[in-house]
Amino acid sequence: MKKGVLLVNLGSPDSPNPKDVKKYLGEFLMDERVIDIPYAARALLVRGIILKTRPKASAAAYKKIWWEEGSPLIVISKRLQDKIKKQVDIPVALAMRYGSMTIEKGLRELVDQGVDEVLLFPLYPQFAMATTETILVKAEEIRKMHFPNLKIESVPAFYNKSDYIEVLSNSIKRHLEGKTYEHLLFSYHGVPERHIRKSDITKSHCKINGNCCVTPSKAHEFCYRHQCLEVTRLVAEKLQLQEGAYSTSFQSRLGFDPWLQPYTDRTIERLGKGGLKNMAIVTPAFVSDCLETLEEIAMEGQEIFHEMGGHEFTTIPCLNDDDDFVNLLSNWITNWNTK
Ligand SMILES: C=CC1=C(C)c2cc3[nH]c(cc4nc(cc5[nH]c(cc1n2)c(C)c5CCC(=O)O)C(CCC(=O)O)=C4C)c(C)c3C=C
Ligand SMILES: [Fe+2]
Ligand SMILES: [Fe+2]
Repeated sequence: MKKGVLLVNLGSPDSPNPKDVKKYLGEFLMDERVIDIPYAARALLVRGIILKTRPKASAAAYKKIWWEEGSPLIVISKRLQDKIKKQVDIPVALAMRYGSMTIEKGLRELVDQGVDEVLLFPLYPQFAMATTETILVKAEEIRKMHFPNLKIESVPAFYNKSDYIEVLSNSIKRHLEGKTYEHLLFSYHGVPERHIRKSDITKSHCKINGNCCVTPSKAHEFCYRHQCLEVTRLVAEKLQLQEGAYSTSFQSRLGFDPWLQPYTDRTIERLGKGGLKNMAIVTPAFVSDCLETLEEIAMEGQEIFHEMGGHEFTTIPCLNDDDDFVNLLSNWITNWNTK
């Protein structure tokens, strides 16, 4: 059997123009694992309401962060792919769950190189229905339809792997060297609370309260909230952060349903109002810098903090194509290839 790897990230519009942003958001938000309501209601909400107004605002935000080479998320993912390619002996393709770099194209690229066994690698440290699960489901759909003889194995969420925690902790430490900060905020992309309950395989564990995510349970294999809290706990332990000098929050909520709390924007506001002068922020739900880190955190978050009287606001980049991260992923791939 010939093995190959398909890295999969979220995706971005083809350009920061409202037409392309609308097309991209239409595909993204019509995914039943992203907006998880019945089809008719989803179509009404997405096509009848969200796509009438949001593309213009989102396009303006994308314009602020767009690079000459393209969307930061795509450019960074390609750089990561290129560096991994140099370290492993098997073909490595890259796809996006939404947009033009489809999973079908990625699998075809591998199959055209003679690959018949694929390691599907969702580039998300934590499991979520709206990220990992939708990639697995889509890849299986495509396999059945176009490549029935292809074998696909997937990489599970790696949030608690000690080598990942080490690479993340070292990166945070390096980026904070010489910086003044009294508080480190771990900000993760949010999800509606309902998503957490839906992914609870025990159907009764996740109460989204102070306790469930720290009480051992097999539900945690698929609990995004638990996995985020664990990343914070493990990094804090590794970096010997003092209780009270760090906290966790959730960003990027959409709509009126309750999402995971506390919300990042309100947390920054509260920290600033409380007299905090210098803070740092890290975003471990994303492996590549993107709209949500470069605009929502580095620009909007900073503005909120300064409005509240804060001074230094240090944003720690995602792992991107950091050499230690490249080595980590390449090692995992090589171990899979040689097993
Ligand atoms: C119901 C809506 C959304 C859910 C659930 C959701 C989960 C989720 N998303 C990411 C990672 C990214 N999201 C990004 C952008 C983005 N996300 C949503 C909505 C939901 N995300 C929207 C509408 C957008 C588009 C931008 C906007 O209009 O604000 C991005 C950035 C993409 C880019 O091109 O840079 C990422 C990455 C995770 C990890 C996650 C659940 C854990
Ligand atoms: Fe998102
Ligand atoms: Fe929980």
